[in-house]
Amino acid sequence: MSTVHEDTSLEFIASNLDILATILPERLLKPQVGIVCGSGLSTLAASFRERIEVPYSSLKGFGISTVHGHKSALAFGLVGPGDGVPVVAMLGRFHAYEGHSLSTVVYPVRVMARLGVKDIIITNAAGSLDPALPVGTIVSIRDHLALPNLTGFNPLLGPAKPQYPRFLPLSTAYSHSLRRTVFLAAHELGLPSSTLGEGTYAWVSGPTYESPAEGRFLRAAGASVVGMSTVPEVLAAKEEGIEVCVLSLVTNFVVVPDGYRSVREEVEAELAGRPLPPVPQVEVSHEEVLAIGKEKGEVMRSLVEKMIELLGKSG
Ligand SMILES: O=P(O)(O)O[C@@H]1C[C@H](O)[C@@H](CO)O1
Ligand code: HPA
Repeated sequence: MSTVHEDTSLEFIASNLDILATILPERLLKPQVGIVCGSGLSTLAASFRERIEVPYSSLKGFGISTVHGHKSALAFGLVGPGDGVPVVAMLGRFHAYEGHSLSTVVYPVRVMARLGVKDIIITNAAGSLDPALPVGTIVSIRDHLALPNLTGFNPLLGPAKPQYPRFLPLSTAYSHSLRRTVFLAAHELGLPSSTLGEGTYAWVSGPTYESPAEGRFLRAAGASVVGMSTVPEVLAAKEEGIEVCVLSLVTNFVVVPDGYRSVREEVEAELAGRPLPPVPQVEVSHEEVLAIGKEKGEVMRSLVEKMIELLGKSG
């Protein structure tokens, strides 16, 4: 587990504001929108104006991201025309499978809340369980299936805190208004409708990718895509009163064959001189995930930027 300071008191979290006040100009200090960059997606912050990067190591209570494709820094800047909308992005996130506690995983979201973030756009790379959501599709998430939450692994476990609701409803976790903004932004950009889908995100702990039986199980349970992050951040953001939008980039298909070919039949057919055609052995890799992130990062960036522009206009 993480060796990071586990003090999540509001005072400790808020002490980062004093540090940031010594680094950032006034206009960057109160971001309206937060962004979490998924695997290979740190370029989402590439075109921030007046961009200032603050390493997690110079702040209090942050972990270090150990996953390839995640940087350990916050990026502050402005997005959109005119004065621009002040924003903050996590260029890398923490995953429980890295050994981080769930408090560490959600800690940056709590810092964003103290900074005054109103809307958060959480991105991730995910595997598709639905043939209608091919590789490269951006999926606007409308719901989640979190087996770890259902089995006692939830970042909100712990003594009640007076500033938070004890029992958080999740029926409205994925802001309807922000989900509309996703599609309005895509329309303004003229993106083909096939670029964008809608679906349910299944959170698994990782770091293993799904076995075929697990993939079939998640698909049968109603999940559209699966990934190893995001849900803890969604819960913390919702608890903090931040409006949540999640965008998953489909980087691979989860290997979900309809059945298994009998190896007995395969061997018997071979021995009888009638060999069966070979079954392709497909495996997903993190390199493949990062490559799709690189290829599609630009579309994701333009979508996120346009959303922020629209959010700026609506105040
Ligand atoms: O941080 P995200 O959820 O984008 O990263 C995904 C899940 C694993 O961390 C990794 C697997 O390739 O990519
Ligand atoms: N499964 C879980 N997490 C992922 C996947 C996947 O197939 N692809 C990217 N992140």
